[in-house]
Amino acid sequence: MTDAALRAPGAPVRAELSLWRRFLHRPLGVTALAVLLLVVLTGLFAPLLAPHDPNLVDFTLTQAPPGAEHLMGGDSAGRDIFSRLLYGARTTVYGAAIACLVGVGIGVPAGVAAGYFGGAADRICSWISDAVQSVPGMIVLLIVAAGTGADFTVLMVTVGVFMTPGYYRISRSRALAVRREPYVDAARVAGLTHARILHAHMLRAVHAPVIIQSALTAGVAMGMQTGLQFLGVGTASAPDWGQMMNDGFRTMGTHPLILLWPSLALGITIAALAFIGSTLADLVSVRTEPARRRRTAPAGRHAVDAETPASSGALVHTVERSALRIDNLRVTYATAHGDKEVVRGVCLDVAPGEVLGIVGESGSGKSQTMFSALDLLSQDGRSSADGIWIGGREAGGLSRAERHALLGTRVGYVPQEPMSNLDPCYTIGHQLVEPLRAVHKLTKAQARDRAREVLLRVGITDPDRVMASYPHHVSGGMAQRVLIAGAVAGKPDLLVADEPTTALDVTVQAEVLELLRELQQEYGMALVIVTHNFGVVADICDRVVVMKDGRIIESGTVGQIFAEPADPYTAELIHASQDDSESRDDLDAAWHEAGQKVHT
Ligand SMILES: Nc1ncnc2c1ncn2[C@@H]1O[C@H](COP(=O)(O)OP(=O)(O)OP(=O)(O)O)[C@@H](O)[C@H]1O
Repeated sequence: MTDAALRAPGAPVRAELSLWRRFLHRPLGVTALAVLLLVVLTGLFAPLLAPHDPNLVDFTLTQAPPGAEHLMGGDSAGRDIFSRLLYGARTTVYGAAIACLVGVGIGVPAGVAAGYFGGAADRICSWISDAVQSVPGMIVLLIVAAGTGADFTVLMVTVGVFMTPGYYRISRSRALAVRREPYVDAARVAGLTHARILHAHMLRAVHAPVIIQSALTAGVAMGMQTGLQFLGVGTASAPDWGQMMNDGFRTMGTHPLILLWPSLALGITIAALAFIGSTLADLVSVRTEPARRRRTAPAGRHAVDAETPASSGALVHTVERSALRIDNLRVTYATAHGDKEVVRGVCLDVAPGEVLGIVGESGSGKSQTMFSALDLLSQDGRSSADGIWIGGREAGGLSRAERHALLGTRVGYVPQEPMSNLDPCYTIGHQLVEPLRAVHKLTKAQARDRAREVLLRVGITDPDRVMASYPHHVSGGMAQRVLIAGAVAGKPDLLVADEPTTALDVTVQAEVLELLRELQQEYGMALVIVTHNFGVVADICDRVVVMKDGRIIESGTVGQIFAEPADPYTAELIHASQDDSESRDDLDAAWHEAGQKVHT
């Protein structure tokens, strides 16, 4: 494989640099980070750095001006301000760290779970988050202070609880966006458990926004903590900046320096955190909009039609002889104009070793049909069916875990858009090996060997290099080969390919179709290929079902349908595909012209 093949045009080269390495190229961010580190180190090593005992009272030092021995002078009680400032940094950093840990520990898992699972989990968590936000924090803190004898740690835990909604919101919105990413669908079909998906994809997706949020939260926590200490709430034995400000406030008119030092320390620390946060936010473009799942036709075209009879004519095998069988499937979405039925009584089946094409124009319900079978329907969709059998087992009768295990081991899925089906955060090798280890229980070495073997089989001549690459290093055609390799790595009985060539250029389309045909024959799999183009399936499929407006309007062998299309819509589709540059003849011609071999 050449470099050109490895790198997609316009691949984000800068993405190779880690976030932190890019951060180090920002002078403002680096300066702010250095200041923060200085504050943290000062707090940690205060006992070594402080020239005097911070609580030692020396009346000769009362409100003394700065001097050689006491760099910042003395406070109103005769204590060394510089030493107290150093110890105060320790209290401030400790308090902010507790608040952030509590916020992250509660807000992130809750936000990720709410965004990923949706439904009741989302509603309950959002309700709690809103409730926490609506509680007046300062009053609660004063009550907690009174009840706990102003225990500083408990107070900062309470501050952390009030920071939770910020973490919750940001994690939820990231999880909502990522859960619709095709690579999460692919992970589900591959049989990965929710726990693994949450850990591998969701937490990874939220970590950058959470770091940014922590920088801002730490600043807010420091402000609240200092405010409490200023009001006299806190431990008197440990010096802190709030107490020092309170002391300085009282003598501000005559000795302004006593107020200036702690105010400067607090202001600089909070500003450093704000600059770190804004630099990070600048570097990480946090996408919160939900990812587009598929192309969709304009809403409102379909009326609810629960009475439409099931198109059972498309069934030709018994349940026992089917790799997949769907009986009377209906899918409905709630829209602003009422329920919209987008799949209306679909029946279809495919036998082991058989290739079925599902053909229809965009929006005809092809993908929704297969999403229902693969348990990938989006959360706002409802499906019902008389039965969906995978390898003769009724999937509807299984628990969610059993159904995922069945899908993971028996079904492979090749999605529409290769690039968005690979997680940009992980190497290709990791993404191929993980399901083999988690679902097929191979050891790491066995999984790597199997991944290498299937990559070679799909025509990737340098599997080690590809496995070490990130998705943005490879071209679209290469990414589709990787996904096909991943889909067949577990030796499934059924392979579902949803518009597998749509996003590819014409030569690569021909190669990918040829590859699918070869793999299907070699593994003896059933193959369901979803496409809008009759030409693409003409010499791959044994049988075809034609869909329109959520229904199957015609089905039969490819020969029959091509020779005598019964429905004018089918004839129109065939005609359109013959005019289309992506027709099978053109694809084959392109492939032969390119003189390329699909695999070695
Ligand atoms: N989340 C949703 N909410 C409402 N309607 C939806 C949703 N997802 C899909 N639909 C509708 O379902 C219908 C069928 O969509 P489907 O994705 O199955 O089409 P398709 O035949 O696969 O075409 P394409 O290849 O363009 O995706 C479309 O009319 C679409 O607008």
